[in-house]
Amino acid sequence: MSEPAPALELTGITAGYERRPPVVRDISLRVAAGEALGLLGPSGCGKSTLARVAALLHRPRAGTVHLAGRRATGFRHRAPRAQRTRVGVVFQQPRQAADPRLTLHDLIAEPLRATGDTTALPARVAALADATGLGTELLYRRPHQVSDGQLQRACLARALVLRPALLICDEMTAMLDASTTAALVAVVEDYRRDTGAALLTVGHDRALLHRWCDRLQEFPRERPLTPAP
Ligand SMILES: Nc1ncnc2c1ncn2[C@@H]1O[C@H](COP(=O)(O)OP(=O)(O)OP(=O)(O)O)[C@@H](O)[C@H]1O
Repeated sequence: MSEPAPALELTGITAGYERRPPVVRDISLRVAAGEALGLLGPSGCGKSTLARVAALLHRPRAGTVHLAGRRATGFRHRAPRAQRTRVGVVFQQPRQAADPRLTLHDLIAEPLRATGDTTALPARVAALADATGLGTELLYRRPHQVSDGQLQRACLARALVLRPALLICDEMTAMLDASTTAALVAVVEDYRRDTGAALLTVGHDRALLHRWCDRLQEFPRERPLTPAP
């Protein structure tokens, strides 16, 4: 039997902002089906930018993204919905990522509601709230009424609500205490065990990524823009 296509394949990705020089240059990586890859790099090297490209949230200037063997870049507008919903993503700063007007319940439920499949919604939200340790009372609060850790739990639940085949965690635990970090890592591990999903996690904490991932890859060092004297 032939091997399944990689969950994620980035080829020659160059990306940046506005008219400034690119912050990510010609980067390629591959996450095999079911694999957990940790991408390590110092602050500011472009990890979050690359994570957003992989999550189809930032259009690269050059290069391609393939998800499960299908090209997900090069469309005139956004990638098709079926491609976008294959990827769940959790960012470092839950307060920047979460809509402040939504209750945690609606934050988790929104991607599922958008599919129109509301029959599964109550059970799915309840199961994810339970898995991420969010009690019923917390579910009806808004972001400003909960802690960063509680909000990040909801962001992880939201990222999993459509059962993505690939989860991308961009420094997901960087602002959390040790017990919340352990709880969220356990949620991701359980999810991967149950579904066979792949994981790309980016960060600078080698020990954490080493514990969490099957394989680590260093973010390629930036070539100096001007030659050293
Ligand atoms: N929205 C944006 N507009 C303009 N420049 C940006 C934007 N986001 C990031 N950058 C710049 O791109 C570069 C790489 O940032 P990025 O957040 O991808 O790095 P990082 O490795 O994830 O850093 P950190 O670990 O500190 O989050 C930085 O110089 C940053 O200032």
